[in-house]
Amino acid sequence: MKVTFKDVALSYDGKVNTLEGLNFEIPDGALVSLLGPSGGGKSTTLNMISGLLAPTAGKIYFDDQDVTKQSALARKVGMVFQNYALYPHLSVLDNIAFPLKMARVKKAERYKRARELATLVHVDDQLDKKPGDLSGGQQQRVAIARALAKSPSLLLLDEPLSNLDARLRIEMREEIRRIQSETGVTTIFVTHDQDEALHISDHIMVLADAHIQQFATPHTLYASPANEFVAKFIGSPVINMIKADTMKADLAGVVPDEILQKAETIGIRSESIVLHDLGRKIVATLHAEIGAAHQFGREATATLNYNGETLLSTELSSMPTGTKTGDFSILATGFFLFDHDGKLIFGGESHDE
Ligand SMILES: Nc1ncnc2c1ncn2[C@@H]1O[C@H](COP(=O)(O)OP(=O)(O)OP(=O)(O)O)[C@@H](O)[C@H]1O
Repeated sequence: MKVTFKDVALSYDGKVNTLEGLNFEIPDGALVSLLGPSGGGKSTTLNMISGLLAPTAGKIYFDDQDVTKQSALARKVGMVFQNYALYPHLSVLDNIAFPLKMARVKKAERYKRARELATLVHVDDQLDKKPGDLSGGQQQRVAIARALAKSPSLLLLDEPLSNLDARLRIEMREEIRRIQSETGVTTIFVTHDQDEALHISDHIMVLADAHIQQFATPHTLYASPANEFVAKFIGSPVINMIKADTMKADLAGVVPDEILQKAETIGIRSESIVLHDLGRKIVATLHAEIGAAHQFGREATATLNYNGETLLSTELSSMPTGTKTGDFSILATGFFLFDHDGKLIFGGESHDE
C-alpha cells in the first residue's frame, strides 16, 4: 500500500502546529524509518498514518483512496508497540490467532494462519508457552506475527526494539528486515537510533522542529544531507563543522565566488580528511598541525589544528610518527557548504528523491 501525505499539519492545542507542511509518498512495499530527536514528531506522524490521530489540515491517501477521515480500524493497519501488549494469559498460538478470532474467522483456519505466521517469525517451537515465559526478542516476534494476522494494509512499529538489549536489538532489526521482505508489506518504523534506521530502511524520514528535514535513502542522507541538521544528525563520528570564513582562502578557485560568499558553515566528514588523495577528487589542501591521536579497536582518529579550529579525521593512521605539521587533502565527497539558514549550497551528490 502506498501512503501519501498532502500538506498535512497537526496541532494538539489548536494554536501551534506540532507538525506542518508534511508532503511525502511512501512507496508500496517499502520499509521506511521515521527518525529524529525526542519530540521531533515521529509518533505523531505514525499516529496520523494509523488513524489514531486526525490531521488538523491536509489529506492522507492509502493508494488513491482518501483515508483522512477513516478510523484506525477502517484503515486496517497492523501495529506493534514497544511494550508488545501481548495477552499474558493466552498462549503464543492464541495470541497470534486473537485478531482472527475477533474477526470471527473459523477455528481451523485461524490456527492454520497463526501457525504459518509463527513459522515466519521463528516462534513455531514456542506455540504453547505464555508470553511471560518468552525472552524480549521472542515476545517481539509474537507481537509482529499478531500484527500481521489480518494481512494488514501497513505494518507500523513504534520504537519496537527499545526494550531489548544491544545484541538482541541488532538481531531483531535484521529480523524485521527479513520478515518485511518476505511478506512485502509496507512497513513504517519509528526509531531515534540512527544506526538502526540506516541499517534496515529503504528510506528514512528525518523529523525535527515540526518539519521533515529530509526524506531519502540512507545513502543520500549521508552523502547529500539537505541541511546542517541532517549532516550533524546522521553519521558517526559526528561531522566536523567549522565557520566558513576559516577556510574561504583555501577554497577560492574551487568553489564559485557567489556560493562562497553565501557560505556560513562548512561540514567535513572525518573520513574525507586524508593524507594521500590517491587520485580522488579534492576540494582543498590544508596546512595543519596534528593534535591528539586515539586508537579505538580498528578505528584510529587524529585531531588537526587548522586556523584555530579542531578537525577530526579517521584516515590519518599512516602519519609518520613525530610529524607535527603537514598538508592534508579534503576529499570532495563528504565536503559540504551550508548557508545562513543551514541549507546545503555546495557539495553532495545529485539527489535521488
Ligand atoms: N497528546 C499530546 N498533547 C499535546 N502535545 C503532544 C501530545 N503528544 C505529543 N505532543 C507534543 O508533540 C511534539 C512531538 O511529539 P512526538 O511524540 O510525536 O515526538 P517523537 O519524535 O515521537 O518523540 P519521542 O522520541 O520522545 O517519542 C512534542 O513536543 C510533544 O510534547
